[in-house]
Amino acid sequence: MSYAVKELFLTLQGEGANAGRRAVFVRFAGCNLWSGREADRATAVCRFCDTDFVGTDGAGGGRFADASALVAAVVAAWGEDREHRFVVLTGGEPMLQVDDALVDALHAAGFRIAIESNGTLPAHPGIDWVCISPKAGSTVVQRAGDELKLIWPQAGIDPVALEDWAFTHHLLQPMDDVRGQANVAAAIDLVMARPRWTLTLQTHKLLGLR
Ligand SMILES: C[S@@+](CC[C@H](N)C(=O)[O-])C[C@H]1O[C@@H](n2cnc3c(N)ncnc32)[C@H](O)[C@@H]1O
Ligand SMILES: Nc1nc2[nH]cc(C(=O)O)c2c(=O)[nH]1
Ligand code: SF4
Ligand SMILES: [Mg+2]
Repeated sequence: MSYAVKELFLTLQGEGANAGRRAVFVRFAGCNLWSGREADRATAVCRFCDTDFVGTDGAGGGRFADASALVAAVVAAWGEDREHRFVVLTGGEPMLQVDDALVDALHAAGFRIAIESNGTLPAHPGIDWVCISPKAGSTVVQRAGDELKLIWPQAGIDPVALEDWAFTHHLLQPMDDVRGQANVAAAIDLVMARPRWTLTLQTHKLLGLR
């Protein structure tokens, strides 16, 4: 299969329990919860997305003919050192494109594989770190993994109902929108009331990283 990738870059994982790790990000094009067009945002299932995932025109992006071509680009971004290789598959919705061939080829190149997914499709079983971020109005089928990352505040989701989903970490990430610090305060209030949850911040934005 070929893969449509919006952008591919080396940075620090900014979010969640792996925040601060050196990682290659592969941002797949396309999502099943929003077209990515601003004209459709108000009627989309997911309306608060902070990301441009339309097309293949970003830095390092393109259409990769097969898994070995995509893994070659990931290796080129990481560098020759084979130690601690770490790749984050995101998007858009990566589970629309991630398949056996890609997972096997990344593992063969020595990468630990993380995914950032909305959970509406089952995560590939070979992925080493599963982060699921549920969206109000969608049906989450992937209810187990390493981290559940709830963007807060989010009307239409009851965090208490998510507390017994089988994740190692239950994380609350303030929504980045015009409400700014009010969303951070709301997340802190929820953590103080429901200590199953841990606050996580988008540290790459605070640091000016990609
Ligand atoms: C752009 S999404 C791509 C992966 C996948 N589609 C998903 O939603 O999990 C990457 C992460 O950014 C989070 N995110 C998107 N927009 C955000 C915003 N405005 N504020 C905070 N987090 C946001 C998502 O919830 C997800 O955890
Ligand atoms: N540095 C950095 N960390 C991230 N963690 C999750 C991201 C994403 O967009 O999926 C992201 C991102 O876009 N940049
Ligand atoms: S599901 Fe993820 S990629 Fe899709 S619109 Fe929402 S935050 Fe963006
Ligand atoms: Mg991002």
